[in-house]
Amino acid sequence: MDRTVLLINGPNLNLLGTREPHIYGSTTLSDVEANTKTQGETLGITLQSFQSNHEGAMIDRIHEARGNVEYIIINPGGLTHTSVALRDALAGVAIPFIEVHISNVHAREEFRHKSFLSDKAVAVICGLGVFGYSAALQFVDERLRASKT
Ligand SMILES: O=C(O)[C@]1(O)C[C@H](CCCOc2ccccc2)[C@@H](O)[C@H](O)C1
Repeated sequence: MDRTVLLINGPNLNLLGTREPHIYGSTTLSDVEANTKTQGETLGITLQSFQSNHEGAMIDRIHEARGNVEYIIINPGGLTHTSVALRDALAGVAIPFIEVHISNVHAREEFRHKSFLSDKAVAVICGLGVFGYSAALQFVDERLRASKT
């Protein structure tokens, strides 16, 4: 478990870099995962990545993280705005998490302004593009180091 972080990306984020680049940029999900893994290695953090288009699979992966992951960085995709079950899974395993959105959801359609997760998150990052993932990992590193002093 020591310094292990789980990166979760939700539905449709497998399309990252191939569709709607004007909203989500041109970096692919596999590049995001590779770049974040490399950043983790420089920080002494083991990064596990998971992407699913299925709410239940995301919930199962969150359950599996219990006892072997210290932090979760999650972009829930559209489930952000709909999923009580995802909220309950994150709260249930009691692993601190950061919610990341590539776009500035608050500058988009009204229905994207509501998150079922944000009030349970340690932090929410949105609008930084895929840099949000890097910023989240940097933050997690500092939190993990602080918790060990
Ligand atoms: O801005 C974000 O990261 C979102 O979580 C992305 C979700 C959409 C995930 C789909 O991502 C795509 C990426 C490229 C092409 C098509 C979809 C959207 O439903 C949220 O409101 C905000």
